[in-house]
Amino acid sequence: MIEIKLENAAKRFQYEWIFRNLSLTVPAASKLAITGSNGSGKSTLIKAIAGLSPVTEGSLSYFFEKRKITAEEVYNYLTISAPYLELPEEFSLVELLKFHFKFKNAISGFSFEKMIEEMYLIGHENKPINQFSSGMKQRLKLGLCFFSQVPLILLDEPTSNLDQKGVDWYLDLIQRFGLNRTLVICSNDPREYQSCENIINIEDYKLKQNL
Ligand SMILES: Nc1ncnc2c1ncn2[C@@H]1O[C@H](COP(=O)(O)OP(=O)(O)OP(=O)(O)O)[C@@H](O)[C@H]1O
Repeated sequence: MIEIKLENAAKRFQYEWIFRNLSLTVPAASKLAITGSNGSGKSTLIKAIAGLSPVTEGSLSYFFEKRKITAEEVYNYLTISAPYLELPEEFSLVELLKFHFKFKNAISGFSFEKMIEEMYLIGHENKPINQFSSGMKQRLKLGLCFFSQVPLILLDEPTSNLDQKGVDWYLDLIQRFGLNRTLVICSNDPREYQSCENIINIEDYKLKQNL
């Protein structure tokens, strides 16, 4: 299980501070929602947590089973789904599953057939991803996250492009596969983060910047 600790973390792009003085502990196996209006910095924060973009000031630490791990190695412990992270579209579904699960273990009892059934993508096994609908791609992104055996799952706008059936499916994934894992969810839609016990608004970490 993984715990995340931010201490006085801040991020700046050129002259613009996106957030500042952000101190926060995300306990192991807890669920955190990052909320805030469009352009407020939710994705910037989750990218920092993913190790994709370092904080400008302060620190961001990770503890796996109480052992400190570095931002450079954290990708081994996480999966992320986000609108700005594209799937390799030239792969077929089966090719993508084979590729992804070269790097991550599947959760216990999950064959590719079982994953495809769970994502309700039966019949699309050999179709290139670039011929998938946006909802199919979103289910695939979420499936790759939840069916990987990782202690940290990062989700940015998890129900974008999903219809009501897809939203219900996502909520079911959280119930069934979100246990004993740390989840961080960026969202403006309360349905997406109804399971989160901790909620922050990134806008609360802006005002202090010019004081
Ligand atoms: N690489 C970058 N270089 C410069 N500015 C950036 C960069 N990435 C993001 N920003 C700026 O940071 C601010 C926050 O953007 P971010 O994408 O984190 O917001 P968000 O809360 O996720 O928005 P949305 O809800 O619209 O997805 C915006 O002003 C954006 O222009």
